[in-house]
Amino acid sequence: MTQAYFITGTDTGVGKTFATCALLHRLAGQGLRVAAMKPVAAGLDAAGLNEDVELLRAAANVHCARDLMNPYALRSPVAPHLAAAEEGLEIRFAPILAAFETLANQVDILLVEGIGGFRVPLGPDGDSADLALAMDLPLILVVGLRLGCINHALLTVEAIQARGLRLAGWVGNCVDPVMARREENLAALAGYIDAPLLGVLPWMDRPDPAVAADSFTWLPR
Ligand SMILES: Nc1ncnc2c1ncn2[C@@H]1O[C@H](COP(=O)(O)OP(=O)(O)OP(=O)(O)O)[C@@H](O)[C@H]1O
Ligand SMILES: C[C@H](N)[C@H](N)CCCCCC(=O)O
Ligand SMILES: [Mg+2]
Repeated sequence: MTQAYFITGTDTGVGKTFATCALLHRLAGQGLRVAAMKPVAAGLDAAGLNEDVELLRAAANVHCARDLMNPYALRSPVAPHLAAAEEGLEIRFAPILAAFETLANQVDILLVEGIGGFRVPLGPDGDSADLALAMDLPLILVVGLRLGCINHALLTVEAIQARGLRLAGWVGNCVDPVMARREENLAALAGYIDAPLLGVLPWMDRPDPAVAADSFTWLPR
């Protein structure tokens, strides 16, 4: 039976991809068949590739077709509903759910990386929170550890609970190498968030998710 998690974050650029790749490596190290989805990606390079998708593919140990991993590959690195409109597209949940079902049959663990923060508009079927609900997945919240993250984390946790979704755990990711009072901030977050802290990923001058994998002290259930 495949276990799947929806990876959300306190914002864009907080380390959802980095943490997802690190978790893939950690779970693969447990002998599991693992892969990830990026249902909606915004921003393609000259070759038409999205950086997140390529990093997630590299961290997986099961090879999955790009169109299943990433049903919506949008050109512009902007809010996805705007990027889709530029291309005359509407982001719909049905293709994403179908791709998810196909991929889930190929792996033991499937991690689904959201886009930006928890409540990002997508299209007529709803926003990224509605997508997590439609996929009926527990969430893992990546908290980018920088001044202001407590508010963003607690607002996100509140929104997750308001949807009746389960927060399976959270990850503290050191995105600010000079953050003041980091340990006290982590303690405050741990006191407020009623879910396991899966690990604190260090700031890495050269981010290597295979190395960061060792920072997980608790694995999601
Ligand atoms: N712990 C870390 N140490 C050093 N650099 C990091 C760390 N975590 C993330 N980064 C870098 O910060 C940038 C943003 O990280 P990442 O792409 O994982 O964020 P994201 O939340 O997935 O963003 P998006 O919303 O665009 O998907 C990347 O360049 C990444 O390599
Ligand atoms: C393009 C960027 N890297 C992200 N993938 C998309 C972030 C969307 C954020 C939308 C918003 O909350 O304003
Ligand atoms: Mg990402």
